[in-house]
Formats: sequence, C-alpha cells, structure tokens
Amino acid sequence: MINQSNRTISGVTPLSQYPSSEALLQEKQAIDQTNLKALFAEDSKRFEQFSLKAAGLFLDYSKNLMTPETLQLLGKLAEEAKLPEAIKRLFQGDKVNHTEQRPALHMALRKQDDEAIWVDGQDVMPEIKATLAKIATLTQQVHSGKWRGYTGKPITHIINIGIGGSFLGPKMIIEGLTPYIKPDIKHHYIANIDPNDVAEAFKHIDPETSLFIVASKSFSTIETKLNAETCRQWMLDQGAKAEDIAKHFLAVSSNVDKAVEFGIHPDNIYPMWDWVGGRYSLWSAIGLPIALTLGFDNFEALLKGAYQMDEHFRTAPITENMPALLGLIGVWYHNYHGATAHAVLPYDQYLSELPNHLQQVDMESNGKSVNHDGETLSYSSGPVIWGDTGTNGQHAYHQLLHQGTLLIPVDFVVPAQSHNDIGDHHPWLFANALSQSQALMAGKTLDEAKAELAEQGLSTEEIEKLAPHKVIPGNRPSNTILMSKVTPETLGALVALYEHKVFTQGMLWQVNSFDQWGVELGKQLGNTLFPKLKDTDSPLDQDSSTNGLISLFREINQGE
Ligand SMILES: O=P(O)(O)OC[C@H]1O[C@H](O)[C@H](O)[C@@H](O)[C@@H]1O
Repeated sequence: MINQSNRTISGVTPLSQYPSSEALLQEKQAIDQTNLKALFAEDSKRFEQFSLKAAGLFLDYSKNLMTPETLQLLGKLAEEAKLPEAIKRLFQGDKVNHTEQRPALHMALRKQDDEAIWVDGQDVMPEIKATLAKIATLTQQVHSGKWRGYTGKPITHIINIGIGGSFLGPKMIIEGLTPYIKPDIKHHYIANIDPNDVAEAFKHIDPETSLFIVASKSFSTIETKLNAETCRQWMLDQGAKAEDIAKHFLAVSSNVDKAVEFGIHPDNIYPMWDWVGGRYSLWSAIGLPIALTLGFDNFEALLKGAYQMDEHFRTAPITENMPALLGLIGVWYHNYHGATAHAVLPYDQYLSELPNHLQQVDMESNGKSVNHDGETLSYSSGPVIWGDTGTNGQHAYHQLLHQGTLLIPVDFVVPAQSHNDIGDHHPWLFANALSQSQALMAGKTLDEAKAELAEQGLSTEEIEKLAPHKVIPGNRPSNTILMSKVTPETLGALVALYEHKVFTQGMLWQVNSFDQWGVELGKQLGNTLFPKLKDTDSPLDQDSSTNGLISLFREINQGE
C-alpha cells in the first residue's frame, strides 16, 4: 500500500488557530501508518459506527481515512470554531454576510411553520407565503390553460432567462426530477450571452405558446438583460405586438423598478430579497420554472425535503450532524491531507447537473482568501469541486482517481431505486457505484497484481515489468449518500445538505460564504472592453495581449 503522506504533505495547511489542530496533525501521522482496508478488517462495526440517516438520506462515511478519535477531534475543532453558535446565528437571521450587511435566510423560504423570522424589524414570513401563493396561482393558471398567449393558445414552453444562481439551481432540479415533468410543458434555458444559446432556444420554441421568465435578482446582469431584450424583439418579429408582451414575460427580481423599466407588467414581477443569495435562491420565486414545469405540489415537496435537512442541521449534535460531518471530513482532507479537489459523482443520469450547481454553491461561497477581518488566510480554503454522472465517468477520468498522484475525495450520490425499472439496468448502475468506492478504498497490491498476471500465464520477466503498472494504491476516501429514490423531497434534502456543508466549511475557514466580490472584476473589465470591439477607432490602450487580441477580432470581423 502506498503511503499517501509523502505525496500530499506539502499541501497540508492546518487550521492552527484552533487548539485541536495540533492533535489533528498527529492524528494524520497515525492514520498514515494504517489504511482503509486494515481499518475495516479491525472493526466489523465500522459501517454502523460511521453512517447516519437524516431527512430521507443515508450517509455512509465509513470509507474515510478516520478513526473514532479523528471524529472526536473534528468535532472538537468545530466546537472551537464555534460552529454550533454560528448555526444558531444563521437560522435566527443575523447578518452573517457582513460585507453586504445581510442575513442569509434561504432556510426561511422552505420553513414549514409560521414562526416569525425578523429582518430589520420586519417578519419576512408573510411575504414568503404570499409569494408562494402567487406562484401557486400562476402554476394553476398555466396548467389549466387559463393563461393564454397573444393568439389565445395555452402556454406549453417555459423559457428561463437567467444565469448563475438564477439558472443553475432550477435547471438542476427540473432535470433531476425529469419523471415529474408535466407532459404538456417543455422547459428551456437561455443563460449564456453567447448568441448560440438564444439561437438554439429559438429553434425549439413557439412565440404563441412561450412564457419567458426573466430571472435576475439584480436585474442588471448583462447576459440576462441582453437575452431578455433579444427574446422580446424576437416575439415582436414573430408577429406579437408591444401590448402582447405582458402575456409572455414574467420577471423574478429584487429590483422591481428595473423590471418595470424593461416592460414587465408589475403584476407579473415576483419578488426576491436581499437576504437570499443567488446560489441559494432556487427555493424562492427563482424556482418559478420548477413549479411551472413540475407542478406546485412538487415544488412544495422540494421545500419540505430541504426543511427537514434544515431542522436536522439546526438541532443535531455536530458529530451526528450530516452536513457538519461532510464539511468537517472535507476540511480534514483539504487542510490536513492536502487534497485540493473534491469530486461529486451522482449515479443517476437525471442528476447530471448536480455537480454544476454545487460548483457555484461551493466555489462561489468559499473561494475566498481573506478572513472576516480582511486578513489573508494562512491556510487553504475552498477546494475545486467537480464531477459528472457515473457510470460515464468510469470510462474517462476515474483513471486519475484510482491511479493518479492527487488525492481526490469523492461523494457518490446513489438512489436505491430508479424511476425507470428496465431489466437489470439499475442494479448494474448501483453495483458500479459500490465497486468504484470499493476499488478506491481497497486498491490492488503488487502481490495481487503479480498473482493475477501469473494466472494469465505470463513469464516471470513479463510479470515484473507489468505488475507495477497494475498496482492500484487504494486507501482513497469516499462518502456514499444514498436515498431510496430521487424524489422532490430527497432532492430538496440533498441540496440543503450541500448548502449547509458549505456553511460549515466557511465557518471553519472563517470566510464570508455569502459574498462574491471576485465575480465583479470580470464584469467591470467587460464593460470597458466591449466598446473597443464595436468602435474600431477607439484607442488600444490595454496590455499588449488584450490589445493584440482586440486587433485580431477587428481584423477578422472587418474582413467579412
Ligand atoms: O440573478 P442575477 O442578479 O442576475 O445574478 C446572477 C449571478 O450573477 C453573478 O455573477 C453572481 O456571481 C451570481 O451569484 C449570481 O447568481
């Protein structure tokens, strides 16, 4: 078995501000002396000990490089980081997003009781309930055919125009719950400013039966503004009149004035609030396309599932708390083993958008390098999150997971039942998820590789040459998150699980998980450079690379 400590020690960036950090460093040295296979052999109850159920999800975290002592130390680390207090502050609406002076209250959106939640002296619950009622009414009107387009036809195409949090979450949920899609409704997304995105959507929609949702918390995101203007013009070009637009355009925004200015009827504007971050907004009216595509009852069930996970996160002790555990295990690998990436591999084709959504949730939240006081972090925060569906990935990048030089912890997300009961497909899928986590854990030793080659009849010389290539180091950690089936409830719980995992890690790293100033610079520079592409007389006053590329763009476009 290859000892992983040598490979990753240079990347270890302990959280030395916490007293337990020193003990965790020693724990890491101790863990390096053993391996997962041995830990399983020593303790027949390892699975029972390192697994738990919450909100319809089952987490098996036994295939992690940890012992009961590690778990205790991680729990202590969380206490020292004041995670329980932070959870309390999050749920009671404290301004945890201190750089923007806002709370982060996405949990209020899925709250199943009427208890008040106060933001700046105002209870936000009545407005949340009123918005849900408005979504329910609209959904009913669209599905019953009461809401009609400008030629009197019912709506059959829902087109979400939005980007980032106003796109990734709704798309992931709708595709994740494909079996629940209303048969008469087609769903489409226009996110990218790339004309290819809008051009392709136009090929599949019909102006008479299309309902566009302009989803933008700020209503100032250039991609969404331009795409919305292009869609409105397209409607007019297809024969709609200016007064018909109200029947075909809705908006979701916290910037009502801007949405009205764009031409959306005030009755058709659904509110968003400052206290909901874009990447946490699918539970708000940003989820309108979810309700319209899957039905309001399914949207409600999604909220309910998330609420159950919220309640678990709010009340469970740290070492029995699923999101906190995932967060702590992630910190254990990131800061004490030098793992800089984390893979999320859903074994469910419908969940193929989950890694994309989680990339925004995780990387936009914790991709930060200063602490709450603005001081540069002395440790690493925010790993690269990536992934795609199994079994497809097994025939592509899993090679690196098994034999590469990087340590990449994995989350396998697997339903026990499929919505499509076709032959043995699903047991095969499940068996693959299990065999991948087993292979990562157990690997293949040099002796095993040699024995295998000997059985195939190879000569001693050939065996010596080939065997090292066939060694799989193993000892590579993974979590398995299992649900009986992907339903609105379990998917709601799953997404909330990851949201709270990210919060836990943000707390441990002492970063503000709810702002995203890094995104702003690219936007500002884009505004400066766009006129230089349009106006060929404008001076080239940028760095030589940017100037050179602008010149090429001008040359190519002038040559046409
Ligand atoms: O909803 P909008 O205001 O249009 O914002 C859409 C996206 O824009 C930005 O790039 C932010 O980084 C994202 O967090 C946000 O979700």
